Amino acid sequence: MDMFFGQYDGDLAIDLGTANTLVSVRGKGIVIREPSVVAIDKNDERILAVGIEAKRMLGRTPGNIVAVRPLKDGVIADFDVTEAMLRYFIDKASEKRYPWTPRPRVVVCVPSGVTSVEKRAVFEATIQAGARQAYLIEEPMAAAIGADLPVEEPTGSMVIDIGGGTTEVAVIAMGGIVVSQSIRIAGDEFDQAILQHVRDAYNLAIGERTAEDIKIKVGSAVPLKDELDVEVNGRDVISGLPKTVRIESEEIRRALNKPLDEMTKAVKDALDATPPDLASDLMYYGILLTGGGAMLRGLDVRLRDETGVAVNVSPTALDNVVNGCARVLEANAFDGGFVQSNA
Ligand SMILES: Nc1ncnc2c1ncn2[C@@H]1O[C@H](COP(=O)(O)OP(=O)(O)OP(=O)(O)O)[C@@H](O)[C@H]1O
Repeated sequence: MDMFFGQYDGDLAIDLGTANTLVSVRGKGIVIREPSVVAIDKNDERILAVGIEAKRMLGRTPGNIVAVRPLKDGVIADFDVTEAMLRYFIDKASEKRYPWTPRPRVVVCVPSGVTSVEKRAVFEATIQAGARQAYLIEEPMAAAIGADLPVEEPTGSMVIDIGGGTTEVAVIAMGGIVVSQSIRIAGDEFDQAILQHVRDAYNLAIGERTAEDIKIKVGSAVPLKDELDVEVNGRDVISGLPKTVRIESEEIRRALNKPLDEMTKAVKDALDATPPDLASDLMYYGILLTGGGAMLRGLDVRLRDETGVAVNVSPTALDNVVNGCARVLEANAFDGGFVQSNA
């Protein structure tokens, strides 16, 4: 009877991210891990590809095809395209064994700083995309649960989740978020800073994918023992011709300074707002850094030096949010320290 009225194995947990969407199926684990990108034919608004296939088209599509990222800064920027993308991922993850197989219940995350209108948009898009019921959970709470932090304990834990669009800083204790800071500066902002630096310093136009590539290959938040360099291809903005330059990790680090400083400020503000007893827990247990942006070289060291608190990068930085949503689904725990939204 559970299959019709309650939980069943096809229920889904979704980390609907600005950069990547991950889907975990109850009883199976993570089955989808794809970029949040959709390729559309502009002539008839037809969806041509979603996910990995669509990302390959980013920045290199012919005139009538556009590859778009329907989420920006962690929230829905294009409702119809987000819904279509969700539908594609939900269908792909759901095994329709019988015609009467129920539609799945879905737990999906939202950044902690979003408005009720933005929350409603995620809820509606999930329902329209085929969910029977949708529940929203705040991203830092999901990340903390997925990373096995003791969220139910009176001990304070701090998690910093750096995604593509948002950086979320939260102190969690007794099943609730005690302090939170959410800024719309994260991995995408790093890419933009690199893109701008390459244009200003070398008159070289590069795309977002190339900027992200540079960040992953040589990006860093602190001086490196062995500095790195990378060859970059782009288009000379003056001659319009293809050009190649060699770029060093040191100059990329300088380019990343501004977004890194803003991130540090958000962390310091959160520490400042943390009640003293919880702050002393953080001194003891340290801060957990998660999300794809956490993998920037030396970010943990920079944050530790700036705040004086130990910082650890989660070994499962990319999976914590979806795993946290999956745990909530598994425990059937749709109340407590997170948002529930159900029509
Ligand atoms: N090795 C790396 N070094 C630096 N940044 C990285 C690395 N690997 C991935 N990233 C960055 O991580 C970001 C994506 O992280 P993640 O998948 O956690 O984001 P998201 O959940 O889609 O975004 P959001 O939570 O903001 O909606 C991208 O900006 C990507 O460039």
